[in-house]
Amino acid sequence: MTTFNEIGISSPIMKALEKMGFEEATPIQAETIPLAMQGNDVIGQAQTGTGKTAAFGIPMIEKIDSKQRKIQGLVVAPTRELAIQVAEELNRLSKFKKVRALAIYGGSPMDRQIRALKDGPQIVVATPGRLLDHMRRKTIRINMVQTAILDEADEMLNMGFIDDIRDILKGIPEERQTLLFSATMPKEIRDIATNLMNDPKEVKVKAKEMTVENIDQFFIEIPEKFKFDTLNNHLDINAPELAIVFSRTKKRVDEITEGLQARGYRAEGIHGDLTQGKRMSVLNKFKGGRVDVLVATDVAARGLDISGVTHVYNFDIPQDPESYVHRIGRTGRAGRTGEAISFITPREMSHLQLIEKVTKSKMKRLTPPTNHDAQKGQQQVTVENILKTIEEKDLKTYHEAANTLLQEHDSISVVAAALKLMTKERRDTPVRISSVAPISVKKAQNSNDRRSNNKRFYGKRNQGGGGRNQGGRNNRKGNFQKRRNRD
Ligand SMILES: Nc1ncnc2c1ncn2[C@@H]1O[C@H](COP(=O)(O)OP(=O)(O)OP(=O)(O)O)[C@@H](O)[C@H]1O
Ligand SMILES: [Mg+2]
Repeated sequence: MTTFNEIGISSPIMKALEKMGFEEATPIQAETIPLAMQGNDVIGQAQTGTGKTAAFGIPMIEKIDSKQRKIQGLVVAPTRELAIQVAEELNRLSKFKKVRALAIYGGSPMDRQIRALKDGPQIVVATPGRLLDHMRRKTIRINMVQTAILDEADEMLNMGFIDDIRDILKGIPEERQTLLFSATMPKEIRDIATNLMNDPKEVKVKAKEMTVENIDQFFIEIPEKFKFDTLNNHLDINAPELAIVFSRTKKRVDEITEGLQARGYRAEGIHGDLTQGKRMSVLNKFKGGRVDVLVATDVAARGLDISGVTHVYNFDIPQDPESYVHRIGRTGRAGRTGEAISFITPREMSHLQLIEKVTKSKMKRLTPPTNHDAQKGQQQVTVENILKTIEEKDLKTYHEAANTLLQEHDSISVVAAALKLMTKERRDTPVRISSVAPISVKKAQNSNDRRSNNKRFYGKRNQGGGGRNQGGRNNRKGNFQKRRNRD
């Protein structure tokens, strides 16, 4: 175990780490930070949720001269939400050094960003498209950048941003230090390392499996038409604190969201066709626990760090194993535990084996829960609420009424009636999810396919469009809140 002290981190950052509750450096931090602080270019690879943001953030902040109100650090990240999250984490790390990080991304007004840039942040975290826009309009000056960071480089490649990345790096002084984080090292990323980085050192935190071991992985073999009810049942039984449900297309995300809302869950959807404002508000509601189930395309698969996500469902199994690793990595972060449950149609069973082979991990088979199991699960939630109330609350004012009831009825009937009143009863609102073709293994093995597929996941870049504005029902609050213990 390595402490941050041993790495020789300055006191303002030590103070911030203490405030953030970071006691020991994670392995990727212990290896990357010293190398980067010595001035090396670094290529980093490590499992999901193991603290890569601070691994690149700390050495970058250390180098910044807080008196200079010029951009000295630049981070490029694939999605808007990730850019915002990384900027927030950097601002926490630099709190006592008076260094400010600003996120700039598409879908948000240009003029507001230009004003914020004029305020003199020392770090900018940007999505590639919007950053290039600012560079072309000369509304951003990156000629003083000393550290450039590419987070989720392979995903930026998948999204078709590779030329943008090259153009961005070419706009930064050559004496810069470059840190690159990528889950995989395809040829195009290797080319960047060879041509646009300076003798990079590779840090690869070795793990037996690509997935984090504190995520329990399950699969349910289930025909397409039973997926929705199975999800419904599973949610009822497990009462997740926060759950993310991944689906393959934007249309299905909308349909699953509406279906869950109709059945009384507090669910919201997120995908690339929603306006940026809607995307942010959905994510904030989910982070704040005002939404319990986030239904998403892969736009939410990479990098997002939301504490309290206990369950990840693959309503549709992803085409490629990499996506699987990142999706399930939204739970089990920073040493916590989590569960991942993947729905596999019978025709997709061979795809499951491919995923298991690539990730070197096994998923345990679950039998699909029945409606009866779900009902029992819901009753169990009520029972736990009752037990907690007995332990924690002063119930004297109810004693007289309880006594009267028990004089007139047998105790089983009285308790059963109370349970019935307190238990969420199933709504049988019919829900239809339009079907998709099962994933074929042959297709998945063709790596070129991933790119075209992602276009579907993310939609057109910077595209606006109609979001939905329905609020979820509130009646599951009690069930979910019981297990909520947010930090
Ligand atoms: N040394 C540490 N001690 C405790 N918590 C930490 C430490 N470093 C990072 N964390 C926390 O762990 C969580 C995950 O960190 P982060 O998002 O940087 O992971 P990541 O490796 O980038 O994951 P992903 O591959 O999903 O992008 C965050 O909430 C972060 O604040
Ligand atoms: Mg990350």
